[in-house]
Amino acid sequence: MKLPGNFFLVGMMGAGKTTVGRALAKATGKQFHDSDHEIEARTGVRVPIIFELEGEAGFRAREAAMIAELAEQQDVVLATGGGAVLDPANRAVLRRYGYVIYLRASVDDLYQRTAHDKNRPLLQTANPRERIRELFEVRDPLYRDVADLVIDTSRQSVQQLTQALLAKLEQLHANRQA
Ligand SMILES: Nc1ncnc2c1ncn2[C@@H]1O[C@H](COP(=O)(O)OP(=O)(O)O)[C@@H](O)[C@H]1O
Ligand SMILES: O=C(O)C1=C[C@@H](OP(=O)(O)O)[C@@H](O)[C@H](O)C1
Ligand SMILES: [Mg+2]
Repeated sequence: MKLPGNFFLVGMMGAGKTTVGRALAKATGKQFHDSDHEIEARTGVRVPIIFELEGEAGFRAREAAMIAELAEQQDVVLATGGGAVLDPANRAVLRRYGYVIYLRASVDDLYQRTAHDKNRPLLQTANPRERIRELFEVRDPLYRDVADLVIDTSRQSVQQLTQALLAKLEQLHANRQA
């Protein structure tokens, strides 16, 4: 079945939004976008440099503009950045233009998946695990609030998650039609 509409992925850093988003786009024949990658392509610099030069507020402004632009397109899968849901305007845009999928993961999994990555400025601290825990506490309710679907990513491969998501999205679509 051809699934119509846009799919937006939200969740913490390391939840798998970029990886699963790309696989889901391939499986559904939709175009894939990642708001971080698009910001990097347009500015010509990596996300940590934007944080350094413009602060988190500068990055958030770019992120909001990018999400507003990409979410309005048709038949896309969009992987957002982990902090996108902090802005109520982003949450409204995501809700309005597509199905929102929350990829959920435990703090331990998130830590393991991001531990060796220098490209996430918010985790370049003395205790990144504690930082993830704090961010999770604030953001988990926001992800839940905006999401049409919540899927637990622990002990599931990217391929398994993609298949599970396809089944859930077909069901969600069928229910909305009924
Ligand atoms: N379900 C999964 N199981 C194991 N590793 C995963 C899973 N999903 C993603 N990863 C790995 O975790 C890391 C972070 O994934 P990424 O897609 O960049 O997350 P996000 O975009 O949500 O921050 C990558 O190395 C990716 O290969
Ligand atoms: O959680 C966050 O605030 C951020 C997550 C990152 O994206 P990923 O969630 O894809 O790692 C990126 O947007 C930036 O480093 C800020
Ligand atoms: Mg990502």
